[in-house]
Amino acid sequence: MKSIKVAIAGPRGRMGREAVILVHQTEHFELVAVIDRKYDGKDLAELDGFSGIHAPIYTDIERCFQETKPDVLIDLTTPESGKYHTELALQYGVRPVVGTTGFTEDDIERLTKLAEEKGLGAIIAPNFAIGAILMMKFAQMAAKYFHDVEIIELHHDQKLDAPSGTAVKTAQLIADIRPPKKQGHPDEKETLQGARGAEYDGIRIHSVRLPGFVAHQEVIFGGNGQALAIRHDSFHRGSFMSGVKLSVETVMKLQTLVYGLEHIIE
Ligand SMILES: NC(=O)C1=CN([C@@H]2O[C@H](COP(=O)(O)OP(=O)(O)OC[C@H]3O[C@@H](n4cnc5c(N)ncnc54)[C@H](OP(=O)(O)O)[C@@H]3O)[C@@H](O)[C@H]2O)C=CC1
Ligand SMILES: O=C(O)C1=N[C@H](C(=O)O)C[C@H](O)C1
Repeated sequence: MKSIKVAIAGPRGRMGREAVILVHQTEHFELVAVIDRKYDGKDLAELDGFSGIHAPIYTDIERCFQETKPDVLIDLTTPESGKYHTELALQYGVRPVVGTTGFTEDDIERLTKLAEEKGLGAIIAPNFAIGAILMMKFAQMAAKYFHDVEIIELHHDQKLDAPSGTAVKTAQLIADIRPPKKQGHPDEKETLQGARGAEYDGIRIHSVRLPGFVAHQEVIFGGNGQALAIRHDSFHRGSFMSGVKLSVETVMKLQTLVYGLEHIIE
């Protein structure tokens, strides 16, 4: 099998480090470059924790694309950088696999159009863990029968975006099949602002940020005399890597942008 040339943005991050090791260890992937905010011109192997993993470091992503011509960009950075990198990747004919969260519906729409114009595959995956995809799918199934639902997502306290991309995606999947519904008492009032959480199409989302946590979510349905809770826990970031690998392989066969791994897992 011809190897897929991969560049990774955010290699020193919690996810980026795992992705570097995954790409390095996968026989049919080749790590051709990394995009970092520092260390321009150095070899990745010179940095702590990357001994023996050689790849040129670029701070300028356009120069990186011009000089190393990757097939795929894996982006694991921040919402602002992630959007900028994804757009540039498509402009340069590089297929983006985006784990970075914090993209709005408008962002997804704009990038979908751009991918279509360029005839390029792209994947934006709010969650790469198979268990999280199943949690979202099961929640969507349950919403057909239980129309009252709230989402609690729990993450480490270094997370920049709230609510999580997974929580937003879960709410979108539920809203796709649930009739519109205003939940709770029609006259309810918050005596402390934010007490009822964020709202997506009538679905309340509560974001917990605590040290010690990685990535967790519970979708709670309430019905007549019963409740159903669907929970997923990522205890470490290895949980996301099989989804990253599948996305890099799959994006090479796509001509459009796919938002959510539920569209590509069988
Ligand atoms: N889809 C999924 O399954 C998952 C998605 N995520 C998402 O992935 C993203 C990264 O998460 P995480 O690894 O925990 O975050 P970290 O903060 O640990 O890592 C982000 C890294 O991106 C770097 N960075 C920021 N801007 C740029 C830029 N312009 N160019 C190059 N590098 C840049 C940062 O560099 P510096 O240190 O210099 O600031 C940092 O090293 C988040 O959006 C998170 O929500 C996380 C887990 C799973
Ligand atoms: O920042 C994280 O850690 C995670 N971010 C993603 C999200 O926002 O849903 C995926 C996972 O929950 C971990």
